[in-house]
Amino acid sequence: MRGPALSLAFEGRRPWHWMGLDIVMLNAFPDEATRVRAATLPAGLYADGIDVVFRRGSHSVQALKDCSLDIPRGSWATLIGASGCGKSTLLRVFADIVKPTAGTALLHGVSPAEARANRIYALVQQGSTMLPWRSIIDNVALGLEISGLPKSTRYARAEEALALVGLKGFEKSLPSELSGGMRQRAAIARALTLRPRFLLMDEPFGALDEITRDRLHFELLRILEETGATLLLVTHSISEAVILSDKVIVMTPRPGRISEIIEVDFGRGRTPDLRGDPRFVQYEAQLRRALHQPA
Ligand SMILES: Nc1ncnc2c1ncn2[C@@H]1O[C@H](COP(=O)(O)OP(=O)(O)OP(=O)(O)O)[C@@H](O)[C@H]1O
Repeated sequence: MRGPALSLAFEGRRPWHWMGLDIVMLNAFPDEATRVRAATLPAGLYADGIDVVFRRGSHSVQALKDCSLDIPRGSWATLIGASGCGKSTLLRVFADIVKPTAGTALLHGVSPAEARANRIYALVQQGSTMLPWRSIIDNVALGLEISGLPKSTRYARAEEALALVGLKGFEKSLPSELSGGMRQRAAIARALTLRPRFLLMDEPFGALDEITRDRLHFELLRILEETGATLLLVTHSISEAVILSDKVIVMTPRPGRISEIIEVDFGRGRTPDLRGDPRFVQYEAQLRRALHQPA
C-alpha cells in the first residue's frame, strides 16, 4: 500500500528527490503488472551492453562502453577505477538518473524507471542534501514519511539509525550545525531507515575520518545481512572495496569499460579482524594489479 504523498515541495520537485533520495518500500512493487513481471526476470542488478554517450552540441563523451554485469540478489558489489572511468555514470544508470544510449539495465528484473516508480532502491551520494529548516531527526525520518508508517515507528527507526552512525545527541540539531562528515553520516542513516532492497551508494564514506569509516563499514554490512539488501557502491579505496564486496568491478577510462571482476570470497559475518587475514592482503594486491593494468 502506498503511503500518503507529502505536500511539501521544493523548487518544483518533491523534497526526497531534491535530497537525492529515492524512497523504498520493502513490500515493493505496488504496481501489480510490474510485480508479476519482476517475479519472472533476473533478480539482483543486471546490465547488458550498456553504452552511455553524453552529448553537448557537437561535442560528445563516451562515458560507458559495452558494460555488462550481474550482481545476484543479496550480494554486494563495488565499482572502482581511475577518476572519469564512468563509475558514477554506471550507478546513475541503475538509479534512473542517466539514460543509457544502448543496452539494458534491470533491478530485480525491472527497468530503472520502473524501479524508481516502485521505490525499490535508496540512493546515497556524496554531499547528499538535508532540508536546512528541518532538524536532523526530522530529515532522517522524512524518507519514511511517505511510507505510511506511524510517526512513533518512523522516529524510533530514525533514532536507531542515528545512533548507528554515531549521531546520538544531535537529533535536534539543524544541518547547518553539523560538520560535512556528520551530515554525510545523517544521509547514510536516512537511507538505512528505509531498509531498501537495493542500496546504491556513490562514495558515501569519502568525506569521513578513517575511524568512523571503519566502524560504518561493519555497521553497513550488518544491516545488509539483516535486510538481505543488494549493494552497489562506488569507491576509490582498495581496502573498502575488498571489505564491502562479493564482487569488485574494476573499470578503465576512455571510454569507461569493465576490465575485470574480482570475486571476494569472505562470505558473511565479516568482522574487523578480516583486515589481518592474509587473504585480505592478497585481494588488495590482486586489485591493485588490476587497477594498474593498461586499458
Ligand atoms: N552529465 C554529464 N555530461 C557530460 N559528461 C559527463 C556527465 N557526467 C559524466 N560525464 C563524463 O563522463 C565520464 C565519466 O564520468 P563519471 O563521473 O561517471 O566518472 P567517475 O569514474 O565516477 O569519476 P570520479 O572517480 O572522478 O568521480 C567523464 O569523462 C565525465 O566528464
